Amino acid sequence: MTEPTSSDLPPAPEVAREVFGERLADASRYAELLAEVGVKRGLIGPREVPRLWERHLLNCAVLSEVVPEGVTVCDVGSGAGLPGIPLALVRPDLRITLLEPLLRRTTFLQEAVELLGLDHVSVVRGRAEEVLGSLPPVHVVTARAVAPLDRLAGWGVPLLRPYGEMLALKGDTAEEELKAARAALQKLGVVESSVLRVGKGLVEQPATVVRAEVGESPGGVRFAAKRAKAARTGRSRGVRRRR
Ligand SMILES: C[S@@+](CC[C@H](N)C(=O)[O-])C[C@H]1O[C@@H](n2cnc3c(N)ncnc32)[C@H](O)[C@@H]1O
Repeated sequence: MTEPTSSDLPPAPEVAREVFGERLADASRYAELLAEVGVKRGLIGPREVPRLWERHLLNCAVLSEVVPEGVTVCDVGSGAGLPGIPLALVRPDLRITLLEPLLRRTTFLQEAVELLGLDHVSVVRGRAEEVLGSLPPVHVVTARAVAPLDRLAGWGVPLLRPYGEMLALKGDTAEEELKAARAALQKLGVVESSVLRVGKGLVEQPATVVRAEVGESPGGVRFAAKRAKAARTGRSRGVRRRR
């Protein structure tokens, strides 16, 4: 059996017009970039090409339904830009940071951001647990396929502002992961958590999202102290802004 190639990228489905509106041409450009450059550089598997629209672009863009108006967002472990770039295409009101430790991925992200003219998006190279104190705290952390929920929360929740929220795209394991992570979430200052289905009745593959909302001390007391210290001394490791 031969591997799919970029020519196996299907045309945008009808629903993409509804989801991406006037940014549909840019969404198609991003899909082509993933199918060609993304596959060539090993950022996305060739088998994903035929399902790029349904499983990746649309499934990520519908996250928009649960992101509040005009907030700051950090997409932790953005990889080739998922969910951050589809979200940015449909939500020019947000300010989005794509956080990713690997250079070849941040290089791709920067190219995509420039190609698509996403002026409200910046790319930062670093690991979530190492940028604390050097990135301004955000209202919303997003993540997909980065780590099990309890570990992801340990990285993502401390990046939040008080009363912010983490939105983790999780698929079928969402309920189970949330149950297993409840105690860890509580320690990190999460005051409310739930599993949401977004994009239902709109896209073929709705997204299953764990939403974890923090109180006034995101990351818990230990992180509040660490962040305050990092802000005072201006010291933190592993951060490189790319724009
Ligand atoms: C499986 S990929 C998923 C990429 C993208 N979110 C997606 O859904 O296609 C996981 C990504 O998380 C990044 N990552 C792993 N550990 C991380 C950390 N501690 N902080 C930030 N990113 C991390 C990896 O470099 C990788 O790009």
